[in-house]
Amino acid sequence: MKVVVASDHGGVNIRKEIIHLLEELGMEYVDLGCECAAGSSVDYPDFAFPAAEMVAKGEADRGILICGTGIGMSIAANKVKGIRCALIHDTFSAKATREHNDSNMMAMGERVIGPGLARDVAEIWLTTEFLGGRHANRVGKINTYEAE
Ligand SMILES: O=C(CO)[C@H](O)[C@H](O)[C@H](O)COP(=O)(O)O
Repeated sequence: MKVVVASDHGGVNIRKEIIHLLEELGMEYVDLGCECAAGSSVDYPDFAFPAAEMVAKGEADRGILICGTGIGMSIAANKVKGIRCALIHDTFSAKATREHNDSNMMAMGERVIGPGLARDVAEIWLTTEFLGGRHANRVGKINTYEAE
């Protein structure tokens, strides 16, 4: 699986933690930054859109976005057609959004959770399969609405 990872200045530390996790899991990844100097800031849409475009175009299978809250990143990513980006900070939701929503991106906030929980959340999200069945019907309705 190929995973694209991106953060703004508010998510640099957890992004590095996620990259370590991907290396341990032996997963291919693309790191879109940011490479922010200490004390500088960038705009999260400038990182969310390119990452989401990669997933939407099939250039990456999944994407992980980190900002201060995860909210801005998830709002931006979900504007891109074909993206189902889940804002998650707990392990239950990480499992459920893969099983039920087939989310292809996830977002977290470094100002919300610590690195240990972020790592567990990401690992569960990366390794949990979509259940299909009734959930595929529901995701299909989202896709149909999006295509109209
Ligand atoms: O988009 C966000 C909130 O929805 C992110 O948390 C950003 O990281 C945050 O807005 C950045 O804020 P800052 O005051 O410019 O560091």
